[in-house]
Amino acid sequence: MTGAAAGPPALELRGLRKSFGKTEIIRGANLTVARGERVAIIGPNGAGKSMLFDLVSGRIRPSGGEVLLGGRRIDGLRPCEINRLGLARSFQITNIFPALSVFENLRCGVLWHLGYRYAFWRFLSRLQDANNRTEELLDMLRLERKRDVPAMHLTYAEQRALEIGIAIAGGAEVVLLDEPTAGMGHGETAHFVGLIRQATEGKTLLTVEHDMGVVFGLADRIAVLVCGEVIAFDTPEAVRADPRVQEAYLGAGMAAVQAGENACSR
Ligand SMILES: Nc1ncnc2c1ncn2[C@@H]1O[C@H](COP(=O)(O)OP(=O)(O)OP(=O)(O)O)[C@@H](O)[C@H]1O
Repeated sequence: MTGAAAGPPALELRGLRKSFGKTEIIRGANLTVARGERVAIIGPNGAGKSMLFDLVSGRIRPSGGEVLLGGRRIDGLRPCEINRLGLARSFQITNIFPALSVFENLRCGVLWHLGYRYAFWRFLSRLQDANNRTEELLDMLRLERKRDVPAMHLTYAEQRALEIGIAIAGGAEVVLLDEPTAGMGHGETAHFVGLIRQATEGKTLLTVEHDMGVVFGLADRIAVLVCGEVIAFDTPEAVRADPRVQEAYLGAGMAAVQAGENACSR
């Protein structure tokens, strides 16, 4: 990670809120992520981690507060607008076209982001650029040998790699990955963490993750979300030692979750 890079932070949440009726899910979340930083968001079940990604990526509109991407307000924009401004989110498999080859899937991602959907003459003249970028992605994702295989015939881990490739195909600077290693075996997970590191080199990465091995292997800093608030944001070592975090996981909150109660209702 680059540390204190010049310019505005890659991503900033300022007092972000989301309510459904009287139920407040995100309760004034603050977070400042530096350029090139890798951040893992952890927290008990139901803390609002996925909701936070929904708010940042524009899938759900915030009820209050601000989201800034590279210093620019993006809250209230549509997901495709946010995407064009440089934020990509991977949606566990759903972006993949099963019958298309790995190469074609990635090239769709590249072309979409290059904006060649409607300008056919421009499309033809720049197709070679897109092909070159797609070959680079195949290499980076270690999927060269699966180049012409329909996506539906990939293993689960390969599909997840392809999904990340589609997300980063347009060269987004900020990448959100929601539980990237969910459903993988131990060996696959270790391999996949290396792949994520390589594929997102130089980018700003936010992951929601339950696997603490992945969190500690990947993150420069960890944000701990409890009941819609960021209660700690620090290095893995500092977070591990933070009594508030231990309480959130092991204390009354977690006990309530395990008992099937909503630990966040007030
Ligand atoms: N559309 C919605 N309307 C109302 N409540 C919602 C909606 N979506 C999610 N919630 C609630 O918001 C809370 C946070 O959900 P979210 O999925 O973000 O938690 P999470 O931290 O990602 O949990 P997990 O670790 O279990 O995936 C939950 O109590 C959930 O029931």
